[in-house]
Amino acid sequence: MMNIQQLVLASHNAGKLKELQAMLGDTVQLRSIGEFSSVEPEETGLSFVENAILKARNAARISGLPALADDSGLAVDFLGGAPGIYSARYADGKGDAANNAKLLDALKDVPEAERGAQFVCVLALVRHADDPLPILCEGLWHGRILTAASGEYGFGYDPLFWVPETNCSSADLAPADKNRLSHRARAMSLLRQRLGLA
Ligand SMILES: O=P(O)(O)OP(=O)(O)OP(=O)(O)OC[C@H]1O[C@@H](n2cnc3c(O)ncnc32)[C@H](O)[C@@H]1O
Ligand SMILES: [Mg+2]
Repeated sequence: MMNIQQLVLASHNAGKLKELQAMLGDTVQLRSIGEFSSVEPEETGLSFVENAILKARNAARISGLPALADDSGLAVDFLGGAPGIYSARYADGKGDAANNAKLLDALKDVPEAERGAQFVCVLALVRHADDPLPILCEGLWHGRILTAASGEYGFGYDPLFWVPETNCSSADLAPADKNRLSHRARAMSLLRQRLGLA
């Protein structure tokens, strides 16, 4: 099995870095790609998998280290799976608050039963920039879109994502609880197994 002590995380999202490092514990040190470059690659793929691989290869190329990428997003049933891979850019790059406001507006007057959604996370790990066999792990988290924001923790769409198993929003969950239940936690649990860390 692959022996990895240091991995570069191909993400400029501080929320992801915090969550992924907490899930990995002390065995693997995650270094942010921000240490090496502030340029974000264009996410030109049409799927979470393609974008995750693209980001991982780019980070491995820049850092010379094995690289882990997380491509994730929110797929809303009523919107045919949107914003999906475009979740970070849903309100044209205006940030989390604008994304959340746009989503609330898009679901205005939509009844509770039709507000189903899932968070999706694909993790891609490459040993080097041209790795022909990236490790890919996927996690889904089913929930519903609230009609108003709730909670202070997390990032992104967390204040609007109602979690059935805990009966609160994912932003109401303490970080340790989100990190046990989330799409990212599920994908990371598979990755840990693949790396022999589980
Ligand atoms: O590409 P990197 O640099 O990793 O950072 P990013 O924020 O652009 O990440 P993505 O391209 O994968 O877009 C994911 C978006 O989906 C949303 N998202 C993903 N995981 C989330 C989570 O756990 N909680 C809330 N929102 C999440 C959030 O809006 C993210 O910006
Ligand atoms: Mg991105």
